[in-house]
Amino acid sequence: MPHVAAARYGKDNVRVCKVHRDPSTNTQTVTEMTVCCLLEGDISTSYTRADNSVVVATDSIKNTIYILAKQHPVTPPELFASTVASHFIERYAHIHAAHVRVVTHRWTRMNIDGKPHPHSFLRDGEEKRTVEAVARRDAGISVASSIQGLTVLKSTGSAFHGFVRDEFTTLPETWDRILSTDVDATWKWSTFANLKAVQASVPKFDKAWESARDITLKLFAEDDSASVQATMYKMCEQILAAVPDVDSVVYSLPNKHYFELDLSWHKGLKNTGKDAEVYVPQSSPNGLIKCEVSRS
Ligand SMILES: O=c1[nH]c(=O)c2[nH]c(=O)[nH]c2[nH]1
Repeated sequence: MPHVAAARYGKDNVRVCKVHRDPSTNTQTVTEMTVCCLLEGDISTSYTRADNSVVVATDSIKNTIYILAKQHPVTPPELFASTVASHFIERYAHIHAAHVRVVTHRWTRMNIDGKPHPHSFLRDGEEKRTVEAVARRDAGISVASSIQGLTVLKSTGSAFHGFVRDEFTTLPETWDRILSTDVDATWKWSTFANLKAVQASVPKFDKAWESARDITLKLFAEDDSASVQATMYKMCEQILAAVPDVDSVVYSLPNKHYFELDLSWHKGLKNTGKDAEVYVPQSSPNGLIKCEVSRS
């Protein structure tokens, strides 16, 4: 007999913007998010027997996200994702797990005439701060925080040599190359017992994001990189050292190639090796290097 081996459903791409107004300073702050909320539980009859009595409509899931955004803080995103996830397992006895993903978009306060503007913001890049919270009945809340889409490039300080050379190899060894990637870094928190435990950790979440971002950028810039693999491992090690409540760190880094270009066909122009100035950015294919580093 076929059976439902796994199922979850909910609303994706729920766009929410919350304005916080501080009358004491006449300053406003904007938080814009895209939320996905998927539920699991005793719902298989909705698939096998058209039994909608077990279905919390995805429209109601969307409404709930807006109501919780009105009634509760939406920052840090770790707290809001956990608030939404806990709501669903507490409100509905037959829902056993809620998976909530919150993507926060950048709205950075404008500086006008050298002063932070009270209510105007700019999108200074497509980098996202992303959080995934999973609340499971009697198993606490697991939270993973991420930086995604942080695009970086260094024009020297990166090498790649000593790799396998055989009849499939054409790549020359290099001691100096352009290195570029879109950072996707995730740090996984030790499981929280409940929403109260997440609330107690609120001061740690922004600090961890800042540490992870600073470590990523500083190591990217300063490491005399032997490879993407070696540099990303150092990033993981340093984040584990900086954030004690994190169990493991995951990186996924595309290696966005910039190829040297031989222009010697034109009047003997020198444009390779130490003479390289004009490069050809490649859109595809790209390397993709991943790792997860845990505490031993
Ligand atoms: O840092 C790198 N790691 C690789 O595994 C690899 N493979 C490749 O072709 N170039 C690179 N660069």
